Amino acid sequence: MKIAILPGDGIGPEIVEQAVRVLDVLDEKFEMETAPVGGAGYEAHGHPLPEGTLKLAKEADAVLFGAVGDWKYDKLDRPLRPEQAILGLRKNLNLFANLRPAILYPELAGASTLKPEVVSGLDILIIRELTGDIYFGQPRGVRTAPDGAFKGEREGFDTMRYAEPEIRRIAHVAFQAARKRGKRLTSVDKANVLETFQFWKDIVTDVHKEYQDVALDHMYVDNAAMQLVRAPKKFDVIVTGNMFGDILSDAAAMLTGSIGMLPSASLDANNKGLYEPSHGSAPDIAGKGVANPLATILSAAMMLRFSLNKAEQADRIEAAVKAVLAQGLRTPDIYEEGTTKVGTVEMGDAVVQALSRH
Ligand SMILES: NC(=O)c1ccc[n+]([C@@H]2O[C@H](COP(=O)([O-])OP(=O)(O)OC[C@H]3O[C@@H](n4cnc5c(N)ncnc54)[C@H](O)[C@@H]3O)[C@@H](O)[C@H]2O)c1
Ligand SMILES: CC(C)[C@H](C(=O)O)[C@@H](O)C(=O)O
Ligand SMILES: [Mg+2]
Repeated sequence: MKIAILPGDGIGPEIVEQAVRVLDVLDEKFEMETAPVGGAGYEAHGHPLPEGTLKLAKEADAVLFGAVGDWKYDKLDRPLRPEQAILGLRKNLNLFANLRPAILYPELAGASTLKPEVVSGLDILIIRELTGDIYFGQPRGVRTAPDGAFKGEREGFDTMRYAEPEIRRIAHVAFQAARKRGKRLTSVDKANVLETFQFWKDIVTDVHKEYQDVALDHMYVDNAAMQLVRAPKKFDVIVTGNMFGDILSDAAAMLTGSIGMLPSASLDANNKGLYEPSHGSAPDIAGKGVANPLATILSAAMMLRFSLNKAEQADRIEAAVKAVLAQGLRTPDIYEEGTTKVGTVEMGDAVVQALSRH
């Protein structure tokens, strides 16, 4: 089985290195090939998603991705910016279903900025549509306003759109995931204002007819953001569009103690996937050896479960992460008094050692 390793920028290489070490000790015969992506792709080949990198991602059985982006590339033309690499991979590989599980490990109850009783026992799954919405809608750009109150002035514009099959396929993924868990699905929209999301709500309601064993409710995105910090445990599975999912999943990350704890899987219709932490390249801490590698290590576990058919190995990695947290080891983002502060590599070491015991 072949895994494409795309470390990217900032903390990407530091955290991916630890996840690769974890995969290496599993005693499986994975073929791993590394390629540059994001700013690193731009530096090496003049493009954030070099042809060779895309080819490797396409032919591999799964992709392990770090993060892309750095402020120094923010002035480049948009097609050359590092973020286009991850957007291009999602689109080219048809990775329309993004699963972001927000789980609070009991040991981290005190690391969250929310009260322990609000978050303890948290286990929710955010399913974000990943290849449509305002992220990819055309037309977009900056132009002279053709009409309206600001006619003749410069304006920026994007297009929000969702086709019926796009909504149907992500709804099916969400209902099926809910069926395997608590059988409750919340569809998050902005149907009170946006045509696109009234349409979304109508289609999700229609798909629900095939999943009568799952309880469906609808919630506006502003309320969902509030409920996520007020009573997050009331959710089971959330399904939403690309942009709302981006925002809500970062909010949900803090329920788990840190964004450094939130893994993700981006899947196509056949469970081929790209696996990455939900966070970015964290340029503010890059190169300091303090980034939390656990979201990436847990993403590697999701890769084993969803794309490589190695559920037992995934369980082993998750058990090893739990063991390391129980030992009291913490990177600075999840550190609290009474625990032991470690860096990225020591955290990787600890997971590798725990694996040999599990
Ligand atoms: N999928 C991706 O590759 C991805 C995702 C999000 C942001 N980005 C890019 O990353 C760059 C930085 O964006 P940002 O600062 O808004 O978001 P970010 O997620 O990179 O960082 C936000 C904050 O969280 C902290 N953080 C993130 N990951 C951490 C980890 N593993 N351990 C400890 N702390 C961690 C950072 O230090 C920072 O303070 C931008 O160029 C952005 O476009 C890329
Ligand atoms: C880097 C950016 C394009 C990306 C997104 O907006 O999808 C990131 O924020 C994420 O959550 O994966
Ligand atoms: Mg994001």
